[in-house]
Amino acid sequence: MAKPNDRAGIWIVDDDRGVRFVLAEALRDAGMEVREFEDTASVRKALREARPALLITDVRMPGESGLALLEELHAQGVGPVIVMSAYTDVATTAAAYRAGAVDYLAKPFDLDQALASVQRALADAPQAEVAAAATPFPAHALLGESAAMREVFRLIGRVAASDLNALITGETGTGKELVARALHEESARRSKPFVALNTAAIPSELLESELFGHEAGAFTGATRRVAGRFEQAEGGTLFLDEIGDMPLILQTRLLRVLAGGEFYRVGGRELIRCNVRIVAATHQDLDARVAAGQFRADLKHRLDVVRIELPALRQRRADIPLLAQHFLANAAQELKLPPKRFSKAALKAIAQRDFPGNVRELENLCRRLAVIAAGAEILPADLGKPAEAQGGGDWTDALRDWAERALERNEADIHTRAREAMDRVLMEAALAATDGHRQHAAAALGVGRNTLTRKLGASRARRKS
Ligand SMILES: Nc1ncnc2c1ncn2[C@@H]1O[C@H](COP(=O)(O)OP(=O)(O)OP(=O)(O)O)[C@@H](O)[C@H]1O
Repeated sequence: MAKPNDRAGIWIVDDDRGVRFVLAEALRDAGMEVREFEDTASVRKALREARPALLITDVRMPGESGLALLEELHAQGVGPVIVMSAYTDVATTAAAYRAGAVDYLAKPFDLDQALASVQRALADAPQAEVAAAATPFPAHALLGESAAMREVFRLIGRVAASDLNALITGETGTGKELVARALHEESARRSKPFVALNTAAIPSELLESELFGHEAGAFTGATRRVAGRFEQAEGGTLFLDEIGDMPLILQTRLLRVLAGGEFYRVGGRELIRCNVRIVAATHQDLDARVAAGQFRADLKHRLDVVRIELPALRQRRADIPLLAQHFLANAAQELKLPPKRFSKAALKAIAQRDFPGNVRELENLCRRLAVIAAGAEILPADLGKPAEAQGGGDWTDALRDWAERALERNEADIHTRAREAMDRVLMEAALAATDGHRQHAAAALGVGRNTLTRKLGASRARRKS
């Protein structure tokens, strides 16, 4: 068993005697020398005479917080430090990493894993895996305990304060919007608005006025002046989702605003200065779109100053149990249903699934289970087949999600818009697959050529009107 190379050994700081004792015993059993402290004041005293090979500290303790101590030790080059806390929210975790922690142990932790983390920290190796903690979290907390997500938390902590534009990439449903929110919440702009806009969800001819607002009379139906998202986000953060789908003409307009920091409302003459941090997101390969001439390279450079890549959920399975339990508990609470829990086997089975729709798909599954599972304990049999095995189930999940959101917001023409979107997606996919050959595309879809032409025409006309 590896021994710390420093005679002063490992220092544990926690006001909870039980935690100190259990952890210290486990480390001593592993042949390590351990000293225990119940507050940071006694650590400071001891620091006058010795230095730890590794310090493990709690965050919230009576008196000074563990993070304050951590920052100071980090500044003095004392380390490494592992932080342990029952608070695994992004704010605390990001703060810990920002202050220089090498790892973060979510309480209650598994002793073997704590030990592994200690050994890794001593060997100066990458992140350790941490046990699942089924603590309650706020509904919109960004959760994760996989090494990949902790890296994301650390990045958020590091770049939030920088005020640089950021680009978040990742498959659909991986949590890009939540990361954008966390960046905002962790930044100096947190008291100002966070405004989100999904550029793909808005017809291109409306996007300009959506972004920059318009004056009364700017176009038919514009009866009064309306502020755009840039104005709404003044001083804060503007989240532009699906930036890869932004039409080229608007990319040019956006680039000008980002370069000059000012814009005109549609139909307006007054130059408006803006101070907005842009966080953009895309599920597409933006470099490929630049190469294909569909995305402006100069705009990409402006947005892609800091990049946060969110791995697909199947690439960070360690997060699945924590997320599943969180979503199940939240759904029960929200829908006022009796609480349910996963059996060990069910949790294991879920963690093995692929989730093409990522966290959103897992969330939907948990909501369904909260409603339909018969007993208080969810068993593997309750899970049903994975969406991908049902053939096409994953896009109906996405559709359901979209419909739920549209209904929640009381949006108009939901059915028409969904049908149009479906027609458009099918037609575009078929045309792309047949190099734009309408007859072949129609045949591939199993519709007549006239139907295809009519739908294409109708869809274009509606998008223009
Ligand atoms: N790490 C996470 N912790 C808790 N909830 C999460 C996490 N990641 C995603 N979610 C939840 O999953 C759902 C999808 O997340 P979000 O909308 O942020 O994804 P997205 O990547 O922006 O998706 P899209 O590309 O489709 O816009 C949301 O309900 C969000 O609250």
